[in-house]
Amino acid sequence: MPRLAISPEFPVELGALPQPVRRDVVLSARRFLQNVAGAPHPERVRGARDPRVATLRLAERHRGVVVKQRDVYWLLTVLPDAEAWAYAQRYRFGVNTALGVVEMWDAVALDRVRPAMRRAAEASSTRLFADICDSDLAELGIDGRFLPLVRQITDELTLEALEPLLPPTQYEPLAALARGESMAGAWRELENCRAVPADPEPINPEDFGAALLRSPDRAVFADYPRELNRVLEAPGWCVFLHPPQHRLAHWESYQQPTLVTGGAGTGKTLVALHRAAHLARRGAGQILLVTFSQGLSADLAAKLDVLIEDEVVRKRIEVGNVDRLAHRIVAEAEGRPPSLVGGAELTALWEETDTGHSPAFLLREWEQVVLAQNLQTLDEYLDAPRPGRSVELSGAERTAIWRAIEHVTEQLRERGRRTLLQLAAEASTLLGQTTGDLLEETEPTREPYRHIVVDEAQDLHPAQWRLLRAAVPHTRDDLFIVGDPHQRIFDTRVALASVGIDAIQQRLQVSYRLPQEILSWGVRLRGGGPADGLVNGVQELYGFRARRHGPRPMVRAYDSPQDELTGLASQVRQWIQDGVPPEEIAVAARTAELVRDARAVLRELGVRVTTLHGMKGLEFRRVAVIGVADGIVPDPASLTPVGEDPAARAHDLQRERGLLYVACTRAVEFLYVSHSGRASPFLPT
Ligand SMILES: Nc1ncnc2c1ncn2[C@@H]1O[C@H](COP(=O)(O)OP(=O)(O)OP(=O)(O)O)[C@@H](O)[C@H]1O
Repeated sequence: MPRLAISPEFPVELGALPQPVRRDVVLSARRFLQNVAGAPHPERVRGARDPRVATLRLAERHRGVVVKQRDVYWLLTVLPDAEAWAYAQRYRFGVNTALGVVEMWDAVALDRVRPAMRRAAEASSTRLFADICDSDLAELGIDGRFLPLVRQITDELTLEALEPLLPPTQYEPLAALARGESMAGAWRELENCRAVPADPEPINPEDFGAALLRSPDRAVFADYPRELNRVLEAPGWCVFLHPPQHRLAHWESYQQPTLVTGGAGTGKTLVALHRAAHLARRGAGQILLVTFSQGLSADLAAKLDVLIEDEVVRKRIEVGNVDRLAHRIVAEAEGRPPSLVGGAELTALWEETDTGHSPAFLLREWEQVVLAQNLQTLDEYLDAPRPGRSVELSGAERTAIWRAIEHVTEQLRERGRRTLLQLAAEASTLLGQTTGDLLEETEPTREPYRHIVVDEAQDLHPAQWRLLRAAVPHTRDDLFIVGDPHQRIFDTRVALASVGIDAIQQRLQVSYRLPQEILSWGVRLRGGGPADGLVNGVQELYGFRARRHGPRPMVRAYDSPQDELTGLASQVRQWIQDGVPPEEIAVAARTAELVRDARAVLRELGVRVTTLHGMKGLEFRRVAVIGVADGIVPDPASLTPVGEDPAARAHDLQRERGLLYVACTRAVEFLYVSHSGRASPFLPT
C-alpha cells in the first residue's frame, strides 16, 4: 500500500480549482491511498531535476506532483497539466544533514543565476563566507552541491537575493553567519527550523520517509481516507504549524510552567490552541483555556471546535476568562452570585476619604500596590515596595491611604459589593483552603483543573495570576502561557516569578500576519524599545520579523473631522469595490464618540467599527484607524495628571502607545491611519 504524505500547498491549490475538478481530484487521491482499481499511477517526468519526482493524473487535464521513494509518496501540489510538468521539472529535493528534515530547492532558478554569480565573483575579491571553513558549513548542514555557489557569494545582498530559491534550513544559518553571528548563532537559527525534538538515531539522508516524519510543517501523513479528508478540508492552521510553533505546542511534557512570548501575529494564539488540544488528547484531566475577555474566549472556543473533531476530547477543554472563573468559585462558595460594584459608585466611595489624593490615585495604589502584593495589614503596606509609583509617600501618608482603603473596603462589604480584582483574590483564597496543598498531599488533585493554558497573558493582574496558580496543581504541564508585553493595554506589569510561577521562557519571532512594511512601521510606532512584565527584566522587539512584503501603511492628514470621516467612507467603499468582504474590514478609534461618528458614515456597509481596545486579539485583511490626532491619542483623560505621579504618567503613555500598536497590528494586508489637525505624537514621522 502506498504511504501518502500531503504538503501544505496541496490543499491550497486544490481549493483554487473549480468544484467538479476538485471533486475528481479528491476521489483520485482517495483511490490512490486505498490502492484500488482506477487509482492513478505515478508517471515519470522527462527532464526532471530530481529522478524521484513523478506526476499523478488526478482529474481531467490536472496532475498532482509527487516525490516518490519506495512506498512513500509526498504529494506536493495539483495543477493544470502543463504547469504541473513545469513544476515537476523545476525542483529538486533533499534531506538536511544537520536536522534530517526535507529540503526543496528551486534547481532551475539556481542554475539560471549561476553565470551571473560567477561573473560577480570574478569581478570581486571579497567573499562573504571567506572566514568559514567547509567543515563548519557542512556541520551546519550546508548542502555539498550548493557549496561552490556559497563560495561565490560576495555580499549580503546577493545572499538575500538567493533566499526565495533556497530551503530555509540553508538560508537561515547562512544569513546568521553573514550578519556576523558565531557558529552558535547560526545553529540557533537552524534549530528554529526544527519542528520535532532531535532524533537519537543518526540521520540517514537517503531515507526520505523518515525526513518527512521529521517535517510536520511540510508534510502530514494520511493513512486513511478520513485523515485524507481532514487534511484536505480543514483550514491550514489546524494541520500545519511552522516549526517553532509545532515544537512548542506538541512538546511531550514540560517540567515547569512555560511562557511563550512573541510579537503580533507570530502565532501565539494558535500555539495555545494546539497545546490545549495536545493536552486534551493525552487525557490526563480537565483543561482550562483562559483569555482576556468574553469576546475573545468565544472566538477561541469556536476555533477549538474546528481544531478538535473528537467530541470527547473537545469536552476536556473549558474556555473562559479569569473574571468568570473567579465569579464562579465565589458564587459556589457563597451559594449565590456575588454582586459587583460599578465605577461611579467606587469613585464616590474614594471621594468620601480625606487623603489629599485623587480617587484615580487611590484606586491605582489599591490595585497596583496593595492587591498586587496581596498586602493584608498596615505594617505590610508600610514596608512594601511600590513599583511603578514614583511619588514618595511618608509613613503618615501611607497610613492615611491605608485608612482610606479600609474605609472603601468596609463600605463595599457592608453593601455586599466587590470589584473584580477582589473577587479574584477571594477566589484564590477559597481554592487555597480547599486544595490538597493544605492536606500536604504530594500530588494534590483537588484543584479544579489539571492544566491551564493562558492566552493574552500580558494584561492579567497579579491577583488573577494567583487565582490561576491556585487552580492547578504544581506538577508537570500545569501552566502554558502565551503573551506579548509590547501589546499590554492595561496597567499590569507582573513578573510571573513574583506570583509563584517559575516559568521557562520561549520566543516566537516571525510574524505570519503582518507584511514587513506594517511590522516595521508598527515597531517604530511602539517605540521599538523594551517592555517589562511577565518575565524579570525587559523584553526587546529585536529579531521580530515578517516573511511577506506588502504596501506601506497609508497615513492621511485631513483639515477637519468631517473631511476625515468622508475620507474614511470613500476608502472603505473602495476596499469593498476591490472585492474585500466587509467582514474582513475593521475600523477603529480611541473614543466612543469617534466610533459612533464612523458607524454613522459607514452605516449599511457591514464593516466592524470598534474602539482600539476592541481590536485586541483579532485580525482583518484591511484596517483603518482614525482619529490618530494630538489630543485624542493618547487619550488625555486616561493619563495621570503631570504633577501627580511622573512614573504613573510614563506608564500611561506607554500603555496608550501599546493600545495604538495593538490596533495597527491587526491588519493582514493593508493599514490606513488618519487624523485631522495635528498628528498624534505617537505616529512615526
Ligand atoms: N501555522 C500557521 N498556519 C497558518 N496561518 C498562520 C500560522 N501561524 C500564524 N498564522 C497566521 O498568523 C495569524 C496570527 O496568528 P495568531 O493570532 O495565533 O498570532 P498571535 O501571536 O496570537 O497574534 P497577536 O498577539 O497579534 O494577537 C493567524 O491568524 C494566521 O493568519
